[in-house]
Amino acid sequence: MYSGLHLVSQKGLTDSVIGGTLQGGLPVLVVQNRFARAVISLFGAQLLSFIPAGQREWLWLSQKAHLDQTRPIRGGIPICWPWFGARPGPQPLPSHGFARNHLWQLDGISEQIQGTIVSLFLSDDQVKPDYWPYAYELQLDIHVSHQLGLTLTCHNCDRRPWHFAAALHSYFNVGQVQSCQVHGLGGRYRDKLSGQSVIHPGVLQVRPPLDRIYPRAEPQVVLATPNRSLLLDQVGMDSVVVWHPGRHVPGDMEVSQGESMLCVETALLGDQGVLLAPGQAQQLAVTISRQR
Ligand SMILES: O=P(O)(O)OC[C@H]1O[C@H](O)[C@H](O)[C@@H](O)[C@@H]1O
Repeated sequence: MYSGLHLVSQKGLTDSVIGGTLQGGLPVLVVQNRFARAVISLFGAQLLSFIPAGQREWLWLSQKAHLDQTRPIRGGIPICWPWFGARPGPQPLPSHGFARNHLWQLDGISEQIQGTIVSLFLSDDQVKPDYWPYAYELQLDIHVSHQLGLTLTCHNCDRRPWHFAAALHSYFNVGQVQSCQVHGLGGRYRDKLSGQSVIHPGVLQVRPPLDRIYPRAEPQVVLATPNRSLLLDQVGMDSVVVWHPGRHVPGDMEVSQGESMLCVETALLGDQGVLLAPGQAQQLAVTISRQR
């Protein structure tokens, strides 16, 4: 586990969940059950670490990640909502929306035979930016078991319909990015680097830099590295995004550490977002399991 994730204060919440803070004050939940150990930041409802019993870390977290609640955390599984990427408009708006930049509330912990479910909650009662004048509720359920499950539920609590996009922006710890393959992406992608639509059937052999949206990806995608294969079993998505910045990394990433990272993101993007009617809810989910 990344060394920055040690608790400086802690309190037991249930048999398998401890609440505490990291150095710098980031509030986290540590789940330790017989299946796995997970660290969840309340800032962004962001899973930072997932280590199944007897295995190595599945997720990648930047050693330069900002863990002081001033900026999004580079690594783990950020929640992108209510838009993905940049949002054009008269004022600069946060990349990937505002859900990953705010403190969520703990809604509940459920201890089950098959693991622990931690539920986190964000709504317009807590966070209502002037650029998002709608009533909403978000719930993220994180299931810590021999596999990892994340379900994001978006509710429209407003009287007006609104459009949104969402992504579970997973950063995987892959050993060596050049040796990764991704299966199940479908034969076409939109290349965000060139702006072109490209037809490329077959398995993706990762060669950074790349920033691609695969709108015909299958619900089941496999990320294969020499040491393991992870199956991403997705529900409610319409795209998979694959991203690695190559050597031109953002300021909160090291080039050398970045060589062991690949983002494979479960996304619901629609054409210009997805319309959600008043009173309606929509879910986006991924279950990640090890195949070999
Ligand atoms: O730097 P961030 O705002 O976290 O975005 C990191 C990356 O996220 C996604 O993968 C997008 O497709 C990329 O275009 C973007 O660069």
